[in-house]
Amino acid sequence: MSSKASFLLRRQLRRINNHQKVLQRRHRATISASLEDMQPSIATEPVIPDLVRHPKSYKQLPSAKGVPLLGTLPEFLAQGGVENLHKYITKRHQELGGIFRENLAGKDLVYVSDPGIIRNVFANEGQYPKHIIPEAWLLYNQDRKINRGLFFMEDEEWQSNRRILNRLMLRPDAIRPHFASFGEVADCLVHHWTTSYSDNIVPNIEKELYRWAIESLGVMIFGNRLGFLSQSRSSPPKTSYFRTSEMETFISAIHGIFKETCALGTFPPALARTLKLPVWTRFVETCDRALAAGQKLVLYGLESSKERLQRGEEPVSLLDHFIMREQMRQEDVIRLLTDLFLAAADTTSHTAIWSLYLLGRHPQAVEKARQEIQSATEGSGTISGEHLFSMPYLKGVIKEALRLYPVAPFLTRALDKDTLLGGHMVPRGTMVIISAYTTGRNAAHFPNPHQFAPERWLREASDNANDSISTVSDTSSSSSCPFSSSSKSNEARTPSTRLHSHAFIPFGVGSRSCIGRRIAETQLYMLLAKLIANSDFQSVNEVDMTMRMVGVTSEPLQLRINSAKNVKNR
Ligand code: HEM
Repeated sequence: MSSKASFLLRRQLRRINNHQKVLQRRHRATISASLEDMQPSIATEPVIPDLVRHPKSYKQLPSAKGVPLLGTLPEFLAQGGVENLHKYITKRHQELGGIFRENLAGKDLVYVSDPGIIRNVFANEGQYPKHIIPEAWLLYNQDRKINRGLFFMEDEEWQSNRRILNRLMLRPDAIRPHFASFGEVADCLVHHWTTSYSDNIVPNIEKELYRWAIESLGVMIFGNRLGFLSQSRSSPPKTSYFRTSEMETFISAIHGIFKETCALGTFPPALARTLKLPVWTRFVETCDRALAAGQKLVLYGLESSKERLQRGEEPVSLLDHFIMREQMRQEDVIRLLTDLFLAAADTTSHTAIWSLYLLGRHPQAVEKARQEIQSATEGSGTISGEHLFSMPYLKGVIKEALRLYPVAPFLTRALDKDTLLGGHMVPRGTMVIISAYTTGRNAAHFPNPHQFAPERWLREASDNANDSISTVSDTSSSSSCPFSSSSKSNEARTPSTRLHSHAFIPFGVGSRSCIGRRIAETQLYMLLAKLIANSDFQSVNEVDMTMRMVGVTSEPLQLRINSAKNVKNR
């Protein structure tokens, strides 16, 4: 080779070499960017860069030992089965870390409770996030050949309906017009409790709060009182769509759906269906009853809305807006709204129960909340929607209820693509279960995690020498809260007290998060504020959390209501 040719070859090799170095540098930058995403939360294992460059395989994920075919089913059943799922999973996380794999009765699932890894699950979700729908519900829909509401939808259908509902239910200005109606329904319940049960225990509190949740959602959807709280003597509803017997059917059927789904929890639903077991028949009958009653309710509402709009009245209700702005097909309106009632009743009512339980065991917290209410309403105690913006302590109460007893203790996702989670490449399609219950009770994120401390959500708590609870910030939920304008900024908090954005996610995250969260939060604030302002109450019994599709009290809460007079005379 001539010296010139050899020079050119060396120059070319140098260029290739330099180019490779540039590529390597870029690659390293990409790796560190994804490392940022990989950062585990406080007090979890540091991520080793090698794990990102050379991810471990799915099979290498820490896993729970099981037996052939049944996997971990025997141990799962021995530890209380479905009802105790939240505790079972938390124990597993304590043994195996923030991410693990488990084969439960032939189903391979990945469990996550580390906020850094939770963030990665959501950061990698695609355009149409998919969650797990209980098999029994899928089979039921298939057998009955029915299309259901938002929770059951997928792909483009889900996205287009979700966009409509986002506009009508999640925009900050969507809830404000309903403050007064939510207040009216809350007044009705408070009056009923303080006059009927004064110095007594509220009988069947679960049913009473179901009625409140359905009535509250009803006034927003239909612009009319439904009459689910009609037993109250304070303000009988002007319009009642339902006869009492129809209401009872609807309430007990919604309640039944969750109970029967849970009963099917440990028995394969497909087998129960094939064998026509009583548990399957009961499940189908309750679903039939609930959907029929819900559809009837929406149909009444549709007629009334159309009449009002034809008379030239302004649109006030969610249904009016559906008809006026969205031009939706009647059958789609019916299935969307019917399923909203099903999604709302259990979740909102049981969060109210947990909040009352915690308050009823912490009289000092009730007193603090009462003082806050008095100062927000300038001593009048008459609460309107706008007052709720200046009640951060009360907001902390509800957050504590959702942290300690999240009604939806698990979020689920089917991975849209191969995803790096905790240094392991988890294949596309894998079902991931996120345990919000476990994360909410982890001392690494919430000091004294089992303690009810609404103060932990207030910046001021860090300045209070008597407060043993460190503060944590409000990052994930402040954006979701209709009253976030009153929350203090995170900048004032020290890094050590900063809460990981994915450590508190009671309503889920991202485009598939809870569509009803603003409604639920507003209704809950309203009810608690009015109850605290007008009564005193104690939780008589101690309860634990058990799973009945949602996290419910292990036995009915016995809430003793003291007369309103006692509060005012103090
Ligand atoms: C305290 C009360 C509530 C809690 C804690 C709660 C929690 C949740 C959670 C965790 C999810 C799943 C989010 C995800 O996968 O990322 C969800 C979904 C959903 N929630 Fe709620 N929820 C509550 C109240 C409501 C209410 C009042 C409604 C209706 C007005 C509602 C309607 C729905 C619907 C339709 C979905 C499915 C959304 C979709 O698939 O796009 N929820 N909720």
